[in-house]
Amino acid sequence: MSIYFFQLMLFSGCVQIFTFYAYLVYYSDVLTTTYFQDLQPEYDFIIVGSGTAGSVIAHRLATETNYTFIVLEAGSKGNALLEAPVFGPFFHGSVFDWQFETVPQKYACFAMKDKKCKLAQGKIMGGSSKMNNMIHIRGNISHYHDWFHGLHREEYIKKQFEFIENEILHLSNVQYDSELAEAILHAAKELNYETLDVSHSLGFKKTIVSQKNGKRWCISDNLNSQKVISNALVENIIFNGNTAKGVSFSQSGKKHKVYAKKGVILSAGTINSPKILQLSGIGPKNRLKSLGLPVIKNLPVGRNLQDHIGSGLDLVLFNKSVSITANDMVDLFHVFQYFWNGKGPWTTPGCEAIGMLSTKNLKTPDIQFMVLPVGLSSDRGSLLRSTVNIADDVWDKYFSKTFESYVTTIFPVILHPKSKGRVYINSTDPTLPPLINPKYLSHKEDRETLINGLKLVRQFVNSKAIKDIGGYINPNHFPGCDDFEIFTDSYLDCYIKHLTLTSYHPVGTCSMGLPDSKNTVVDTSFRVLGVKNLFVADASVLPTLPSGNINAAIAMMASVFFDTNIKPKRNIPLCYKRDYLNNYLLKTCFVM
Ligand SMILES: Cc1cc2nc3c(=O)[nH]c(=O)nc-3n(C[C@H](O)[C@H](O)[C@H](O)COP(=O)(O)OP(=O)(O)OC[C@H]3O[C@@H](n4cnc5c(N)ncnc54)[C@H](O)[C@@H]3O)c2cc1C
Repeated sequence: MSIYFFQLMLFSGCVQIFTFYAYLVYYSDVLTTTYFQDLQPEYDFIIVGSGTAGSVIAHRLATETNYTFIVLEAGSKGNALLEAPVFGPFFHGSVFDWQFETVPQKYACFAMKDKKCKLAQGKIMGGSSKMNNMIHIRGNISHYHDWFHGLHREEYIKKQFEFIENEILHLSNVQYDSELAEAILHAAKELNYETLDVSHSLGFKKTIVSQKNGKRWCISDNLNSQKVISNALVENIIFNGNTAKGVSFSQSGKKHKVYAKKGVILSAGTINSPKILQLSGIGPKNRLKSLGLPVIKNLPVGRNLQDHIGSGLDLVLFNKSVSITANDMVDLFHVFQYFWNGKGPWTTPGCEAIGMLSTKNLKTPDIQFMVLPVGLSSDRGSLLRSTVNIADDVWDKYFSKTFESYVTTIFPVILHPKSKGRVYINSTDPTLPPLINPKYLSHKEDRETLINGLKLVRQFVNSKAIKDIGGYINPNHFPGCDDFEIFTDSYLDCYIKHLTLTSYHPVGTCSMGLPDSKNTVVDTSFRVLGVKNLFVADASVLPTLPSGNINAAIAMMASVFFDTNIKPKRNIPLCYKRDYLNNYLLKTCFVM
């Protein structure tokens, strides 16, 4: 029996144990919520979704106002063990994932079963932040200024980030040193890249992560869990005329209604917020009518779907171990190290360094590199293969051929894609997922950018710093691209259409904008056009993608939402939560 088969058995065992434990946590929460919970018939505000955005709003409501509110969350509550960063990938396909997938793609995802890419999104208290890679990046602030069409100045947006970073999140460096990350930074220097600074122009740096003592830290960790009703699937919004009055939701097979005096805030994410709006009669009128739904407001809900797309899994091989490997995860010493002092491989965010690059020699980036210590084949097929939906023959002909090397990934991502897709309901059954057609790589310019991004990867691999530690490009032809000479433009065009990978950053389906623009669903105050007391504040309102991972930008937007609609009197709280002297001695905090 080969060592690889033994490893497959070992890793598969770990996946099974996690799955069993996840079910245990999930069902104990379902039992608790069925019999013990305190739900009032009416609140000032109802927040739908406890992810990044919903948690910022709930936290600020709780700490800065006397308003009553409730958060309705379709997923269950998690627990501390699930917070170990190493378990992030285990969430994919589990009971804590919505398990979305795209419709078959015309220009992308050819290496996946039925040409469908998976699009994991968190279904748990904390939403996608409970399964994300914890990478914290502000992105380029001038873009955010444009989203508000001049309503907020850059200085104000910068202050929002400072508030989130200092008061709501815990940020830290990655908790272990890897030879790979160091070598990438040396390679970057060799190729004349600067260290990436806060302005996020071009450059490289080690990853900053949202962790506290090596444990995952999410904004929802600030919340009083009593304020979150879990396992509550919001089905639609209750209207009186064109005023939102509350929501209907189902929980453990029972239907409930709950009302909001001041507003319903949708923070259900890029796929579910448009779904709830459409089920409630807000969306493209022809689609709603074809499903027999009454039209409350004809709006382009579901359009403008964008995502950060990349490629290059398992493209960079080494002839020795240069970072953590899947074996490190099952080493008992590392388990002990994590629980003892929050250090070591169990703290891995899965991305050790990031870089911002321009394929057009400009000063602003169009490609982000994420440097991953592993590849798809690192776990021998026990988990990652199915989370990406890789077709069996592709696994056999490509990924399983690299077991003898140490596999890593320099993942180039298109920062500002031109390809735009849609999210539409296809049924009035709220338990069914909507159709997701992101039209990945349908715009020629995106394909060119990604091809050039892969050429930059090769440039890095050919640097002295990477060569010195035994790095080389995977020499195997990708299945389906055998007719092309390796690394030519036509080969790379074929390669990216096959191995298309999301960074799980969908945005844009309830886009913010000026009222007469063709994609606008909410105005620059987050109000759904043409209806009262209904707001959307989450990733779906982002009209374009930021230059970097999106969690920080979403938190910033949610904080701006709060300032604009709930606490318009002042922009940033005068008294911060961790301003202990002021809070406990002087008590000068203003409370609404
Ligand atoms: C695998 C993965 C890795 C990522 N890595 C990073 C990273 O390293 N850095 C980064 O910056 N970003 C990352 N992201 C992206 C980032 O985490 C998300 O974009 C962000 O969390 C989205 O916030 P949100 O509030 O819009 O939605 P979510 O956080 O997804 O929250 C939506 C919430 O609403 C709930 N909900 C949905 N429908 C209903 C309903 N009908 N009724 C009640 N509740 C409902 C959901 O269960 C969920 O809890 C990653 C995302 C994923 C999935």
